[in-house]
Amino acid sequence: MKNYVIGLDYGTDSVRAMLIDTENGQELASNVSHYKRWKNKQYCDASINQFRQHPLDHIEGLEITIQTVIKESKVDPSLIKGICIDTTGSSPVPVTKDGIPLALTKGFEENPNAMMVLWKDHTSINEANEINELAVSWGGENVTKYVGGIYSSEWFWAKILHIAREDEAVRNAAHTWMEHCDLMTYLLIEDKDLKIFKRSRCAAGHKAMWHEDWNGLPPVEFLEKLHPYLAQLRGNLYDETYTSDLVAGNLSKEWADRLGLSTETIVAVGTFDAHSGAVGAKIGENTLVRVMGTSTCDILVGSYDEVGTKTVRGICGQVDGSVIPGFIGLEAGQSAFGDLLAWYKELLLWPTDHLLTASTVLNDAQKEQLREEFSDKLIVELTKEAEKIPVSESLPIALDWINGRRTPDANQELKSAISNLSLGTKAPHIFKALVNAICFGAKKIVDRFEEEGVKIDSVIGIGGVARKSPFIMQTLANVLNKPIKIAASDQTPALGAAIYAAVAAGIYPNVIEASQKIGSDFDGEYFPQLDKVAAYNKLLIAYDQLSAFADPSIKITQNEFSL
Ligand SMILES: Nc1ncnc2c1ncn2[C@@H]1O[C@H](COP(=O)(O)OP(=O)(O)O)[C@@H](O)[C@H]1O
Ligand SMILES: O=C(CO)[C@@H](O)[C@@H](O)COP(=O)(O)O
Repeated sequence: MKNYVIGLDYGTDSVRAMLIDTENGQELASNVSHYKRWKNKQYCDASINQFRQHPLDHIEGLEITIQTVIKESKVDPSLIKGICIDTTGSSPVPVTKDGIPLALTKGFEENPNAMMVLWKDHTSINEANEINELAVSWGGENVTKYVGGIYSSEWFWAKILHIAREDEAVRNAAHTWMEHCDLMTYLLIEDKDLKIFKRSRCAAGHKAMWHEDWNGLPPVEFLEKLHPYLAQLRGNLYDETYTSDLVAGNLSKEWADRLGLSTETIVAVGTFDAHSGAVGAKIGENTLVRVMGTSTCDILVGSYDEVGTKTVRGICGQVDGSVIPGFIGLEAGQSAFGDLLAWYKELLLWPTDHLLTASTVLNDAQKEQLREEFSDKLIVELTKEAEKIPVSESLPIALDWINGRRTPDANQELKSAISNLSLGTKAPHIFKALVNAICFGAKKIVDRFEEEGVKIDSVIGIGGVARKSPFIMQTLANVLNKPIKIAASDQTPALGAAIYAAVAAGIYPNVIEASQKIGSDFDGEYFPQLDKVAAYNKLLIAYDQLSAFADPSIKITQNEFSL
């Protein structure tokens, strides 16, 4: 008998549902919904790096995308056996005792502090610094040791500490906090007991410093020193965590009716987009899966023998079962990848946009049409020109830290920089320098894993940039000096979530088997071009010099300075 499952993937700007046939992984329908309020930039203030999302954007998106894929696939809803949800992270949401997002309760409807704090919100840099100082001075074990030794402002405790200090009303009303992937899973299931609800191992281990060595979340004595609210909150969080091959619960009657499904449908434990993306791309031991979109996440799995309790410096965590149960999942990443190019695009479009608005020659419809055309074509045109520019030392040099540095060695205070500009520098030269910068940032991550003894045998690219830009992928293969295979699916995170759902529903015995059988195939491979590798190496030295200038903690060798 046929069985189907749904993977629901919450990205930065939109949510997509994918319905697949569990026998062969065939995608029968998929649907995307953009967050309305987010699109209008509501509740955000980029000048202070505040990025919040309203829970209604997420709930509306869930309903419409799932209803649409069920309708379009034309499958019998009673054969849809499972759903799994992946989201961005760390994207925590304050909730009431009943697990209702605070922004859906009276008095908090328009308060950004009562909403989801998106992964790229960097308002809590000071709090992250405080956590890092305390971790090495409080007298107990360094609780950052399994998250690379540095806690980031992108993560759970720093964000909550910031809001607890800034907003007394939210602090008093927030009984507990949930990662976005947990909240959406909890919303769907029947059993609404927060005390026993199965929270995501992936989210807890990578972002909330949950580890078996200290029996779960950081000790209450540690949290107390940061803020009494955090110590109290710990009691309202969780002790155990669960991997996404397990069932969180059955679909509630309310949601089964709303979606047109049965209460027999199970909902698997939630996870993060990058980790499910890796499963959707058939990750195996010592394979680096790079999820390349707005930001990057670099995911690896290692055996207990290889990684064990050895700590890997400067990454975003090593967590037992965060990708494949029975293996250690390792995560690193760049806070901006496509976002660096998106920033440059916006910068270049500003004058046109501004002048078009003021223009009296064109009507509003014509202006809108032009805006859209410029916006759609700019990166494509810059790419065509940048490809023609030789890789030489006369190119500008840029840093990829436009949104701080996630890894190696998180420092969200760092800024980007561009050097080596001249009167001959044109827009495509800077574009090429930015592409080089994101690839050099990637190289630093690969180097760090290898220096720390984690082997990388192969590299797989997934995500929007991997699919859309052969230019960037070729540059990356040259900079890494490694071949890169590209997953054929445009939606590997949703596919990975569907794979977890199939295992949790009992259709496959484990994640490895399911991923190998129904994960994405590959439809491209980029190989290093030997004649260009040496030229990129020289530019990498210039990148190192500029990095050391912008971040004095980086030490480079005398040889590099003298080049
Ligand atoms: N042709 C292109 N070349 C390079 N980058 C691109 C191209 N088209 C889009 N991008 C970048 O892709 C990023 C979005 O990636 P995507 O994977 O679709 O989203 P997300 O990371 O939010 O899931 C944006 O930052 C954008 O700048
Ligand atoms: O950091 C993580 C996961 O740990 C991601 O959710 C975050 O980078 C967002 O990813 P996207 O850029 O939306 O693909």
